[in-house]
Amino acid sequence: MTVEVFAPAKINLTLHVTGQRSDGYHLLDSLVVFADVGDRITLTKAAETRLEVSGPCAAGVPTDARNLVVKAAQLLGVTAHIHLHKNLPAAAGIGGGSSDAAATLSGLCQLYCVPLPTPEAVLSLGADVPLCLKRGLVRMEGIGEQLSALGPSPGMHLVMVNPRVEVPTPTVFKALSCKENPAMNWPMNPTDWVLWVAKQRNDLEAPAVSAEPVIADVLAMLRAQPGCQLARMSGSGATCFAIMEDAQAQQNTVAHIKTAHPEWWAVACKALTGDQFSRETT
Ligand SMILES: C[C@@](CO)(OP(=O)(O)O)[C@H](O)COP(=O)(O)OP(=O)(O)OC[C@H]1O[C@@H](n2ccc(N)nc2=O)[C@H](O)[C@@H]1O
Ligand SMILES: Nc1ncnc2c1ncn2[C@@H]1O[C@H](COP(=O)(O)OP(=O)(O)O)[C@@H](O)[C@H]1O
Repeated sequence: MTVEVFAPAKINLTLHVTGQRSDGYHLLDSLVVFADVGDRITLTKAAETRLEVSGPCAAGVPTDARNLVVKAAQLLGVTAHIHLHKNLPAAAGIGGGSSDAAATLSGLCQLYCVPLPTPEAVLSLGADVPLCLKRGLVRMEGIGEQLSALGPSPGMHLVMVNPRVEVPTPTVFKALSCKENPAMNWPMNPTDWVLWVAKQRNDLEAPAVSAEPVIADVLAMLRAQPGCQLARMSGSGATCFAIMEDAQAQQNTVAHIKTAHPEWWAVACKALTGDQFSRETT
């Protein structure tokens, strides 16, 4: 039997860093949605775990036990042939590895008819992995383990752009000068939520831009596009997203960026609203 799972990009619409624990992990307050673009994972029962990685963003992704999909299988104590098709750039602030791990956990639980590991065990794979088991609009607090489902995500015309520089998450957190910043300003305004999101922040944007100044170029280019309502970096970068007024502005922006910077990764996408997770194929 084979199970196919989709591992969507996660987008931190906001990312406030509100403190730091004694173990070094930072306390976050973040509003997250998932995109309809992502990696695809095929899982087949096997006596030993074997991983194959393909796809446009496969270069440099570990194919051994360092890969989070292998760690997910080890955590469950099962073995499988895993085919990972990488559409998302790695170390990009859109949770590629974390989303792959979450999708693999979900798919293997289905394949082997076993329950998900405890929340603590899931968190041991990475602070973002519990989040990536969710769908819809989610508020994330703590280091990533406190999750509040806020319902289906609002419809939005999104663009994601990555200038193809890898930004390691620890480097960006280390470069953050102020660790205690205000939390998000609740409640969210449901009637003008884009304006509300625009008034919040990503506290990791400034340290990421210092490490990789090209991120500022991405943001400037997105903000200059007709119909751009908001542009911000996701996670620890370098991927930036824009919320566009309509589908035409979204398509024009992607076309413009691909022409101006064919070396960048630029995609049009929308936020996933449903909770469709996996598909059994045989
Ligand atoms: C920043 C965020 C925001 O959603 O996204 P990405 O930029 O990675 O996509 C996440 O918190 C990333 O989660 P994840 O990438 O799973 O983190 P982990 O593997 O657990 O930790 C990697 C490193 O990031 C730092 N880290 C991570 C999470 C957190 N709340 N505080 C931290 O200080 C620590 O230096 C840690 O050693
Ligand atoms: N399935 C995976 N996909 C991408 N990177 C992975 C994966 N498993 C482990 N990694 C490692 O994790 C690092 C962070 O990747 P990723 O999770 O995509 O970034 P981010 O934490 O910025 O969201 C990569 O540099 C890579 O070495």
